[in-house]
Amino acid sequence: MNIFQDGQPIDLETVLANKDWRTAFQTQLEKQYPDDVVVSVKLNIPGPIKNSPGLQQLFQQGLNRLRMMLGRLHVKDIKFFVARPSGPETFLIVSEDITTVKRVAVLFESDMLTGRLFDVDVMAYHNEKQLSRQALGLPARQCLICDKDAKVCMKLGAHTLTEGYQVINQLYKKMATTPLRIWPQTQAAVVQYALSALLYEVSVNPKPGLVDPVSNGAHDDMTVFTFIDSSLALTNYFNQAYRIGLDYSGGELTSMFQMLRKAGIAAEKQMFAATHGINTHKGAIFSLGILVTAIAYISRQGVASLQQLQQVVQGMLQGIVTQDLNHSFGKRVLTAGEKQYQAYQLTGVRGEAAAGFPTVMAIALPFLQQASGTTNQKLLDTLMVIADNINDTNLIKRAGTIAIIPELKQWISHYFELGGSVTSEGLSYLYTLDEHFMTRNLSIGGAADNLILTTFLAKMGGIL
Ligand SMILES: CC(C)(COP(=O)(O)OP(=O)(O)OC[C@H]1O[C@@H](n2cnc3c(N)ncnc32)[C@H](O[C@H]2O[C@H](COP(=O)(O)OP(=O)(O)OP(=O)(O)O)[C@@H](O)[C@H]2O)[C@@H]1O)[C@@H](O)C(=O)NCCC(=O)NCCS
Ligand SMILES: Nc1ncnc2[nH]cnc12
Repeated sequence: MNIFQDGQPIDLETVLANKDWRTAFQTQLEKQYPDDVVVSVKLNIPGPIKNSPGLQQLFQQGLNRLRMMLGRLHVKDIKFFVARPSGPETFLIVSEDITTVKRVAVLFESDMLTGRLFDVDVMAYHNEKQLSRQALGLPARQCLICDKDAKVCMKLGAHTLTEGYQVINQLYKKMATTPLRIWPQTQAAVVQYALSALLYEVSVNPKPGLVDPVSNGAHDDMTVFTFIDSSLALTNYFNQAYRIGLDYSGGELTSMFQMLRKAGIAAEKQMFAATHGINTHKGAIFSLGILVTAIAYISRQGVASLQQLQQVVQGMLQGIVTQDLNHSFGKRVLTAGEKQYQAYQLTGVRGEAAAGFPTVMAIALPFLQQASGTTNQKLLDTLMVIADNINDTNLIKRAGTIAIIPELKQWISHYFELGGSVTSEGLSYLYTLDEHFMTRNLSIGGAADNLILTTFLAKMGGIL
């Protein structure tokens, strides 16, 4: 992977002219927003190539990470200049005191990866000078290659450009495998990410057997519009789910889940009202509601790892399999999940949740983080990876037998042998699979729900 590919070299004159432009633009922004902080974000790349498709992708990922770290700080305005020959640049206007913003800049620049590839300047109208690394309590910028003072290496011409490019490509590759972290966000942002996840999932196409804008799959009672109505009807529920997590003061996390469950049952009614009785998001109300509540709860302590988030989810769902499924033996009318527990001891979505959504955390998110292609292509491949790794009770119900699982795995392995969604063969195979699913009335609604969770966390982690 060479992120400098297709980049056009520029001369020193262009670099210097851009410096003048940036200074003038920053001054203009400081005057336009005298009571706010101006944050300038750009890449710190040696050599004549300052922009390329790969460098823009690197920049976007770093910018997303910085925006997640800014979290609850109010970003009033953003000015994007991603295609400038001198390199992608962005200016954020943050309505916060400069010291608080500085702290985030220090955190971002101290990070092993982003700190060496990015240059973040923090300034304000009432502060004459930009905050230097020294003023930020940071050591001098390290050389990309030998960890010494970068200015000294540049003066001595200590390294070749090829060495520099090799290190930057390695750092970029490493960025794609750094475990995602959950930075505290505002309630509005978290709810927005939850709704986006629902809408992204239904928009991805062509999904085998599932509803998307191109095909209703094996669901003759649903269309993409049913899912849009259903998603928006859940806005209130996700706000409630967030508040339950944020305000919870009890001890046992299972009680926090019981509070959510009451809201979830009401949300199912709102879903059915919006869809005229069709079950679009029953599983997602359960799974995504749990994640929103857990994130609100854990964000009270600041930034969290996926492992810490999983522990909260496990705490919330402790005992649900026994309570819900073991006790289902006395029930007259059983749901798909309950039937399959009794027949095959499959625990379905309850089992996934009680384990802290391991397929999402340990398989789908890392896969998505390093996937290539457009958002649609990345999410299609991620859906198929998920389908390959869960027991989808929705699929088993529709197939009428658990024997469908090994059959599905064969189809998925063939899909990836064809190269997945980024090849025309892989994509046309998906259309064939959709036809096949429709003929046999098959659907992977459980995999779709896990894709919703994956998309939501990818948004929260700034990787999508
Ligand atoms: C815990 C509940 C989800 C209980 O539901 P159930 O007892 O039915 O449990 P499951 O069958 O195990 O799962 C239900 C839905 O969860 C999704 N799912 C399935 N497997 C997995 C998995 N391994 N990981 C994650 N998620 C999974 C799936 O939901 C999606 O598919 C549904 C749409 O497909 P469709 O075939 O159209 O479904 P139907 O309309 O039922 O069939 P047709 O009539 O069309 O033929 C849709 O739900 C998607 O989300 C499974 O269907 C939870 O609902 C619960 O606790 N309910 C009790 C009331 C409550 O407490 N609610 C509030 C919870 S916060
Ligand atoms: N796109 C979709 N089609 C059918 N069932 C689903 N459950 C969740 N998303 C779905």
